[in-house]
Formats: sequence, C-alpha cells, structure tokens
Amino acid sequence: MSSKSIKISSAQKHLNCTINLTGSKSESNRALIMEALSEGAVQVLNVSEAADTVTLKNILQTANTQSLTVQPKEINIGPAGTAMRFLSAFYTLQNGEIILTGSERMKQRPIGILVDALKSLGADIEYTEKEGFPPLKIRGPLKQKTDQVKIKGNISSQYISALLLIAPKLDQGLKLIIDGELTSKPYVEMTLAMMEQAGIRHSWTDNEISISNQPFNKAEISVEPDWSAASYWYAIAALSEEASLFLPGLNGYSLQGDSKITEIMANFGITSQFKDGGVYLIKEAKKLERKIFDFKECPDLAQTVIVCCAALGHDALFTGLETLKIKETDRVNALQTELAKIGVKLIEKNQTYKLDCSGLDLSRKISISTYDDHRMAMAFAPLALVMPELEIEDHLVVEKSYPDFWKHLEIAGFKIEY
Ligand SMILES: O=C(O)C1=C[C@@H](OP(=O)(O)O)[C@@H](O)[C@H](O)C1
Ligand SMILES: C=C(OP(=O)(O)O)C(=O)O
Repeated sequence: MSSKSIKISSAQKHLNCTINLTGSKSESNRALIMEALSEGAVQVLNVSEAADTVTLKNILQTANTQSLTVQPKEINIGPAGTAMRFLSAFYTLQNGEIILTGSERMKQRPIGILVDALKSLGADIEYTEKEGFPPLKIRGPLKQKTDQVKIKGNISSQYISALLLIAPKLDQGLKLIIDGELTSKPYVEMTLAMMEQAGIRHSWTDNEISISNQPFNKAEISVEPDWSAASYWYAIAALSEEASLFLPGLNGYSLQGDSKITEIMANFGITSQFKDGGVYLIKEAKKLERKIFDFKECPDLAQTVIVCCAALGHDALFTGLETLKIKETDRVNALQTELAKIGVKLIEKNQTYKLDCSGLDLSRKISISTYDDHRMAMAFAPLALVMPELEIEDHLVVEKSYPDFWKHLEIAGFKIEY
C-alpha cells in the first residue's frame, strides 16, 4: 500500500447520521470572481473549502497588487478547470501582464474557444506552449473592439460563464451568440442567477445572451452546500441496507444543476425530504427500473450514478458523456478501466454507453486507481458497502472539491485505514 492509498470497509450497513457538506465549488468560484470585479460590493458567505476554491481565493486576493514593471508574474491554478477559465477572462481586464498556468492535466484541457472569443473582443493573449491550451500570457487591460461574440456551446459551458462574468465590466457590454447546442446549461443559468443577485440584468432569447455595461450592486451572496458532493451520499444510501441521512443547508430550489440527483436517485428508492433547513435521504425498498440516464446537464453526476448502477448489477444506458473526456481525466476511459475490476463493461455505440453487468463480481479485493480525479475516488468509495474491502489509490484527490470526504465516511460508520 502506498502512503496515499487507503482501505475502506463497512461493517455498518444501516446508516443514520448528519453530514455537513462544504459550500458549492461552482457557486463559490462565481461569487469570488464577482467579489473581485465589484471591488468589494459583493461579499461571499459560506465559501467552499474545496482546494480549487481556496486556490482561486488566494490568487484573487493578490490580483490587484502586482507591479507593472517586473517580469510577468506566473499564476498557477493547479487542476482547477473552472477557475482557469474564469481567471483567463478576469485577467484580460486587469492592468499588466501575467502567465496563467496549471497542472500537467490543465495543459491538456482545451481553452482555445474561450481565448478566441476573448481575442475577438480585443484581448491580448498568447499561448506560451501549445496552441489552444494553457499556459496563457495575458496582457491587460482589454481595449474592446466589438460587443458581439459567437461561441461554440458544446465543449464546455465554463467558457460561456467566464465571458458572462466579465460582461458588465466591458465598456460596450456583451452580446454572446451560442453556436450550436449548449452543454451543461444549468451552469450558465447559475452564473446569470448569481449575477442577478448582485443586480446584474441580462436578456436571453434563443441562442443570444446580452449583458450591458453596468455596476455590481452591494450584495451578500450565500453559497449553498455542494450538491455534487451530496451525490455521493445518495449513492451511499442507495447501496446501504437502511439509510436515514441528513444533509443540512440543502434546499429544493437550488441553483446547482446537480440537485437533479434527487430525481435520479428516486429511481433507486431514495426519497428526499426537505425540512429542518436541509434534506433527509430516506431509503425505501424499490425496484430499480429506469434504463436510460442522460448527463448532458449534470456531467459531474455521471460517475456517481454509473458506479451505483454497476454495483447493483443494473444494465442501464447512459448518454451525454461527451464532455467527460476533457475533465480532470478522460473519465469515460477511467470508468471503463476501473469498472472492469468488478467485471462490469461500459461499451460505447453511437455516443450511447451501455453497462454490461453480466460478469459482476463483488467478492474480490480490488484497488481503484484515481487518475488525479476527485470524482473517481468518491464515486467508487460507496462500493465498500457491497464489497469485503476496497482500496483507493490516492485518497488526497478529494481535496479538489470535498476535503472532508473521508472524515465524513468515518462519521457514517465506515472504517478507513491510512
Ligand atoms: O461552471 C462550472 O462551475 C462547472 C461546469 C461544468 O463543466 P463543463 O461546462 O465543462 O461541462 C462542470 O463539469 C464543472 O465541474 C463545473
Ligand atoms: C470538472 C470538474 O471541475 P473543473 O472543470 O473545475 O476542474 C469537476 O469538479 O468535476
């Protein structure tokens, strides 16, 4: 066992506990950018403890203090994709020159669509290594050439959110035309809804979103707990014999698209009761019948739900997995390799993925590789409820979005050996 690997087991199949989740990484990242752009008019409450958010917060705290005369400062965002995209737009508005870089994986995650859009607005950006990928050399402030930008919508919604966040600060405002289909749409809706909380008005008709030059109002933005993190508790409930879990702070009218986990997990017999300022997850006996799950609007739930179906031996079909290949790792590939360890196949045909559980074997001791991907570790961890013992290769990966994950599993009665 390496120093990073852990063994998880669970003698306790009846779960009854309260888990306090950290704030949403997505909401926090937006709120922090708005706070920086609004020169303090916007304030953020319950900001996430996710490492990605902490990194972004630290960078933004020093953003306005750099000198113009020294070598361009290098800013390293590590593995934080959303923050990379948001900062690329943010720095076009700042004085001076910086180099924005990230982890080795970040240098393989495409950013050309956003860079092209920013350049067409008037930004001065160069690639310092590979065309279309970080690192970026950004020289601000942007002198706006046009208010209209056309941008492809099917690769990452983060490019669109990044542009929308800076739009009120652009002299001419922004008219964004989304070319083709829009993936991860709830994240764009979240961006606009949060901007509205700070008084920013927009119009969205068909494929065109417009925001005029306008000031951010004074606002206190309270971040809801993270629904993507909550999804692992739904999976745990689904694989347990009996469960009554309380997740404080979550509400039924979330800005987070991943709150769709309540609807998905109803198929697995998990009822979500919203009361006492949070949600109770109650497990009831129910036969899982739903055969098709689509993740186009909630890509971060894909691993959770697919592993859960595999553990239950449920041969379902999955769609909307196209964007998974450019996230923390190629998540489709990672899922295929790791599910094979329990005898399950995930087979692609015309962009639909079929789970074949005919060879399911939960009796072996296996070690799950994590591919520097927090969601690989967290999506496979619930398997400890249905297997004798499970090893997770790198437990530290969870810090990216949910640093207390293992501590919370212990609260729920899991045994973790470091
Ligand atoms: O805007 C955001 O906060 C996010 C958007 C999604 O990315 P894509 O738009 O690239 O699918 C999601 O996967 C990511 O974890 C967070
Ligand atoms: C894809 C994710 O994050 P990011 O793109 O911000 O790295 C994620 O948290 O699953």
